[in-house]
Amino acid sequence: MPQIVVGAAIVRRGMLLGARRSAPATLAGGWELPGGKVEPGESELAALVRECREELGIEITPGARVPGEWPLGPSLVLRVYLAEIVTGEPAPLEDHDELRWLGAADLFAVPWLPADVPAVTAVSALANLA
Ligand SMILES: Nc1nc2c([nH]c(=O)n2[C@H]2C[C@H](O)[C@@H](COP(=O)(O)OP(=O)(O)OP(=O)(O)O)O2)c(=O)[nH]1
Repeated sequence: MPQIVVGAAIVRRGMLLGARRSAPATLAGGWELPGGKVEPGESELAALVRECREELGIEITPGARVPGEWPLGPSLVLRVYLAEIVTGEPAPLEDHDELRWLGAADLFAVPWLPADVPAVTAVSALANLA
């Protein structure tokens, strides 16, 4: 069974939050959805909340699962949930060096990591991006 990585599709005022990875070197510069690996015994939603707190310094409420899942190599798989910010302003505290709010017109203006291209396409089908 592959390990699950959860990604948060944080949408505010019709814009999706993208985050540029700063590490490891093989992924640095690629854009992704904030998130990370679900820990043993942890639910996917709890992992999503924890990762957004650690990486961005925000509290989120998870919403609907975005249909689909995207393999990240042989042992990891990405699942994505919509999310709304409850408190805080996202900052690149950990794992990222830049954040950007992306609307429908510039959704693919950043170099997403490969698995995120179909994932973000699925997000755009579900969320009402401006
Ligand atoms: N969080 C996240 N990771 C992604 C996305 N797309 C993608 O290919 N990945 C990859 C990058 C990493 O190899 C892996 C996630 O691992 P991570 O390093 O963010 O997870 P973590 O914070 O739990 O890390 P660690 O403590 O195990 O190092 O999935 C995405 O949209 N969000």
